[in-house]
Amino acid sequence: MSDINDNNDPVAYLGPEASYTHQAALSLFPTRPNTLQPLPSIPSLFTALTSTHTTAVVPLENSSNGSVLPTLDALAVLSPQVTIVGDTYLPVQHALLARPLADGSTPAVGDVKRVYSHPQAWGQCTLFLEGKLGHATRVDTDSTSAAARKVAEADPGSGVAALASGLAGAMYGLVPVERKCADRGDNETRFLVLRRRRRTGHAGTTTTTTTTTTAIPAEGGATKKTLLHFRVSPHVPGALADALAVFKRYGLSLTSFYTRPDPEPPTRTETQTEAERGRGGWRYIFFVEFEAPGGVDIGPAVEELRGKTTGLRVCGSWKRSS
Ligand SMILES: O=C(O)C(=O)Cc1ccccc1
Repeated sequence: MSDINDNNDPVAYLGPEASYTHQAALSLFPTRPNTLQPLPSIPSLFTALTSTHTTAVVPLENSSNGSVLPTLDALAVLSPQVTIVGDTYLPVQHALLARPLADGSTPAVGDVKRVYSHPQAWGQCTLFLEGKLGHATRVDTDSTSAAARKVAEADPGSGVAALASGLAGAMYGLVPVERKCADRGDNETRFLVLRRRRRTGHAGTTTTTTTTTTAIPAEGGATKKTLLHFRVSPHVPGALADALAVFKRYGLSLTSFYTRPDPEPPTRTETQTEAERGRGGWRYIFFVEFEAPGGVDIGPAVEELRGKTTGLRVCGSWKRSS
């Protein structure tokens, strides 16, 4: 991981301590746990990347519950300022955690009235939540460890619990009411390492290094992953299909495709009536991830793709970790 670990700047992660993101950050930066700094939410990590921090670790997607939407939505807007330099996968097994009762015993599942967790965890524990916690109110928190910390602040016997890791339970003095709450035993989450893009230019004219053409070094060896996003005109039949055909033509393996509502308003050149706006006339932004063998220059494929879109940005290109 020398390409992501090339300086000693603090690394921000979604905290507080003992979040899954913290565990991912520890596996990515094992030699310098003291430089890891918790921040309270995914948006705050992106804000930090544009101001106080050069490096951050964020969750991107989960094997059973899909994309972490705040991460994609931030990348849609901030890709000119931040770039992906690495990724990692972490097995995720949620436990239901509560404070021990006054006599030291563990509360029963049936006594839990309110459960805290990150929204991603709800979607990873559907069977457990429906089967055993249907009676409980769910309350969203900014991370799973924030949920554990909240429960630690509540009175014992107050009927509150958190869905979080066993590690978070140990850190915040909680006991497992139930140990394995995820729908799947092979549940895992993927995290990105993000870095602020270097600035170029002179005083007063400083810009981030985003170019209209793509200069991605074609290093030999390890397979490279690339994540980019683009927009196409909704009025041109086949525009999206033509864009995706570029990958096939260049022999590049598409590994994922995500669609999000476009955060930017339509450009003036786009013909869009008021009626369209109110009836599903919004726009989409398409995220595509693909792999290329080491040594292959993806620049020509990206430039051809750019020509078939109304705007494209490369979010990052990095060596595959596994
Ligand atoms: O890092 C955490 O603890 C989070 O809350 C994000 C998350 C939520 C569920 C699974 C993996 C990461």
